[in-house]
Amino acid sequence: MSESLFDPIKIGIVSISDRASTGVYEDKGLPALQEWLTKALHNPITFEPRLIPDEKERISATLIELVHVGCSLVLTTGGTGPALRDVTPEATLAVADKEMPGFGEQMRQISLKFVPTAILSRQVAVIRGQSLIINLPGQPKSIAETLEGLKDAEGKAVVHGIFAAVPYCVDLIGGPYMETRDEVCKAFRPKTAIRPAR
Ligand SMILES: Nc1ncnc2c1ncn2[C@@H]1O[C@H](COP(=O)(O)OP(=O)(O)OP(=O)(O)O)[C@@H](O)[C@H]1O
Ligand SMILES: Nc1nc2c(c(=O)[nH]1)N[C@H]1C(S)=C(S)[C@@H](COP(=O)(O)O)O[C@H]1N2
Repeated sequence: MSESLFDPIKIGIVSISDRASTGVYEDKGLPALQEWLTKALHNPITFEPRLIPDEKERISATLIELVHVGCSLVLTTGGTGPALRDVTPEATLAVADKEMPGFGEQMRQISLKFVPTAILSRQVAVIRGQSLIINLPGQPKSIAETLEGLKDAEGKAVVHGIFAAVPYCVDLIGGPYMETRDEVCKAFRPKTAIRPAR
């Protein structure tokens, strides 16, 4: 039996949308998350997908459950805006051990390169236990935009995507060693934290 050279990782993906969760439209959030992560990571991934409405208690309970089942990373999409039903940041902060404000700041910087309404996303990131939880906006195309950032015609980063900082963050909370495909997203680690090739 061939064994992967890469650490396995469990990743929670959560699509938060009243309309997608009730079938008014087809959910495109979970497929977009799954597709991008599969493309970006060498690690074998077990996905824990959840499609839920914009309800604060339900969102918090889902995040708690995903951390409990061993997800080292949880990505949510949707519910970060100013609409009355948008409560994803509040539900995420409610389960936080630590807030990681840099992720939200960087995502708004990236998204401003795509849409002027980027400032309407109140997205946050937090640590709970040994898991990093990050909110992404709900527009399915914003998933790749925020994770990957923006590149010029030669493929050079104009603005770094937030995923570049995710593997080292997961190292620091005791999670698996995540290895990215450089052509999708080049992860950054300090030299002392880079594991020699096996
Ligand atoms: N999970 C999703 N799947 C497909 N498209 C989505 C999804 N979430 C958002 N969108 C698209 O992005 C647009 C703007 O996002 P918005 O936050 O209004 O959607 P939403 O959160 O699904 O709405 P609601 O929860 O009120 O039903 C939507 O009109 C839709 O076209
Ligand atoms: N990269 C990116 N970020 C984006 C957008 C987008 O299309 N692309 N849409 C913005 C808009 S219009 C809103 S209202 C907020 C919040 O979206 P949400 O409530 O669906 O999470 O995200 C913003 N951030």
